[in-house]
Amino acid sequence: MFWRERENTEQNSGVLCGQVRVLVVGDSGVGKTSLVHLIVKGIPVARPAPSIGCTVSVKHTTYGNAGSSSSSLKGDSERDFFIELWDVSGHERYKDCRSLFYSQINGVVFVHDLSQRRTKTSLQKWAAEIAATGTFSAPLGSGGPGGLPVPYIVIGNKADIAAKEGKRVSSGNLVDVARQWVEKQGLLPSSEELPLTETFPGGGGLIAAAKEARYDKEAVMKFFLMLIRRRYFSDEMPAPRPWSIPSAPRATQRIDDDDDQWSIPSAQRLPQRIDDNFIEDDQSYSTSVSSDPYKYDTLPPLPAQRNLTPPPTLYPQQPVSVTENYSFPRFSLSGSSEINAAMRTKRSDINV
Ligand SMILES: Nc1nc2c(ncn2[C@@H]2O[C@H](COP(=O)(O)OP(=O)(O)OP(=O)(O)O)[C@@H](O)[C@H]2O)c(=O)[nH]1
Repeated sequence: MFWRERENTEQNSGVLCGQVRVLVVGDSGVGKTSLVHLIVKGIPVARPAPSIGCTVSVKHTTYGNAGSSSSSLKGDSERDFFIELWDVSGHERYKDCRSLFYSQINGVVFVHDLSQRRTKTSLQKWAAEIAATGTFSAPLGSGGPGGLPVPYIVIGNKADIAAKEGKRVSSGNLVDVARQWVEKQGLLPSSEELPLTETFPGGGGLIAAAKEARYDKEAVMKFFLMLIRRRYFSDEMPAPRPWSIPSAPRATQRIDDDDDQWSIPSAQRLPQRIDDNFIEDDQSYSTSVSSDPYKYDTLPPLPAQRNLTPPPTLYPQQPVSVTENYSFPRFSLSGSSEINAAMRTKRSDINV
């Protein structure tokens, strides 16, 4: 209760800062750490060490307060926000305990490797695992893939390898990840002039594509700002749209033109927007989810999840409710023992 009151006070007085927590998940080696490094530091990392358990990085940004226009990022009223990026190791070794890190989540970045098809398919399991064992901040009224109740984006990585191997990648997405890879390699100077074509793996085709690309970090930032808006300025948000919305523009980072399953049907599209909508693609996702043993709320607690005390957090969080019957690492926003069911369905529970 203390933190709730404090946060409200801060918001009401229009001061200080806030924080959103974003999980970055996907199979081992897909490039999560590389991506996070690029987002936070703005420079490539040559040889990222495999993550151990989870690595938290923080990106600072600013955002206009509730009294300013919804998209205002500058001016007297801007406030500081910190985006926590929880880069969860995809290594099997940590499978049984990684749900320790699924706490108070505002959003999820799913990462897969375009050259390894199975890494995209397995995102379903990641989504279901997080939905079943995580706790959420500012949850949506209804769940996304696997029951995931917070906004998410999907990022396809290693387009350069996929292109070399002749794998089909949609042109728009290829452009984005091609550019991302160029940046990671340190080939993109601040002027944004692209380097010599021969330095880029795969030849001039990707260079040409990257030259015309939208800046993919822009899409990622839009996602983060949307999470901030949902958590701290929810009154500004348009009412969540039902799942049965028609098709909508894609996010630049979506890599979903392949004919596989990482998508949700039109009847289950995300209700929230990031200006241009972050929406899953046109193909069926739920068919495989419905037969998935990790289906939302059916996943039994793993041995390592029983009777655990909550993990430490970097920032003040809502008080944690741990009862004698505590068996899932889920935390209550309100301090009551009622957990996710209510939390996921009530906008009023948004912890702003
Ligand atoms: N060719 C290519 N290699 C990449 C790309 N992104 C990352 N890599 C390489 O892929 C390897 C794994 O990258 P990481 O960022 O450590 O992958 P991760 O998903 O964090 O892996 P875990 O920590 O095991 O979960 C590294 O050698 C990276 O340099 C990319 O876009 N293209």
